[in-house]
Amino acid sequence: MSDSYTLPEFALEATGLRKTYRGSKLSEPKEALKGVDLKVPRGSIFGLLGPNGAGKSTFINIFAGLVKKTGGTAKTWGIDIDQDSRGARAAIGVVPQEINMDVFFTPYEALELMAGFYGVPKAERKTDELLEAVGLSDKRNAYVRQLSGGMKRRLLVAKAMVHTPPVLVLDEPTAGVDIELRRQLWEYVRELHARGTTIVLTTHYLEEAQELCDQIAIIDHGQVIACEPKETLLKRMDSKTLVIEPAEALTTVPAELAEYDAEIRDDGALAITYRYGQQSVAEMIEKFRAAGGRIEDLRTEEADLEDVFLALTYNRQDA
Ligand SMILES: Nc1ncnc2c1ncn2[C@@H]1O[C@H](COP(=O)(O)OP(=O)(O)OP(=O)(O)O)[C@@H](O)[C@H]1O
Repeated sequence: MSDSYTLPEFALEATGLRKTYRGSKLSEPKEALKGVDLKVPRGSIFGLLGPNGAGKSTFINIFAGLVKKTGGTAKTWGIDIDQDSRGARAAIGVVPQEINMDVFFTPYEALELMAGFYGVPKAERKTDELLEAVGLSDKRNAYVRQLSGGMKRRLLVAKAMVHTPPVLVLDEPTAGVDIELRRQLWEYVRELHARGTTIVLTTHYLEEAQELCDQIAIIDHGQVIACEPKETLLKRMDSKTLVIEPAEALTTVPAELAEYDAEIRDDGALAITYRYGQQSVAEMIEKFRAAGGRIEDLRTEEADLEDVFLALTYNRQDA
């Protein structure tokens, strides 16, 4: 790397990315990505969320060089995959969804083979360091077929890191992995991130995205329907709404309640959206009463990530 080398602003950058899988006698062509614009900031832990079949793996696999895009541009670490496919591939490591490994190798051999595949010179290989990092040093010379599912998955992470890529993509890393292993894997992902690796993970576990990611994009039917910092998304999630149905319908929010995020609904009810645990409902009611309001009925409405997710992906079957 020369001194003039400047780090790219985005680890991954897709512009108008399209993929249509060709149909066959038995199936129609499938438009899996419908012009996706998505930027993954360098240094983030980026969650790509979406229901089954949304297009997450297709997106990832285009960057991994496993799926040929139909249109648009894709850059990895600032390198256009069309202009320099080798360079772009060298900047990314992908941990696939499926565990399909050659079971007749040992973890050590599997990593050495992978490093060879990427053309990493022997002197620069970090095979033992990687085995240590994923907690497989004691299985260094065991056959892969003797490893548990969780160990195999950790070996996959190590395999994706043999060429020390600045971007690591994990496709559904913890599907079918028990809680304990999931924690271990998360810890390792955090460690890699702390050492400077940009992490992209696809998941349909909302909890996983919530726990790990600082940026979240939601993809559905081949389109990005939300892309924001987690905090912004969470704001939508832990907000609750207090709905006061007044004895007499309101037309404006009483001045006493001006400090709140309040609105009058069509039916004349007052809806106050607030952050759960940070603002007191009792106080809101008190202020409403102080403003001369009389309460007919009261209820709260709440949203969680599941709701936000459903609200965003609902009714998009034909999208
Ligand atoms: N090789 C292929 N040929 C034809 N259609 C495909 C192919 N691969 C994926 N698809 C279709 O493209 C759409 C997007 O699939 P993709 O695997 O990218 O979704 P996903 O979001 O990763 O889903 P999952 O979470 O289930 O893996 C789906 O409708 C899928 O059936």
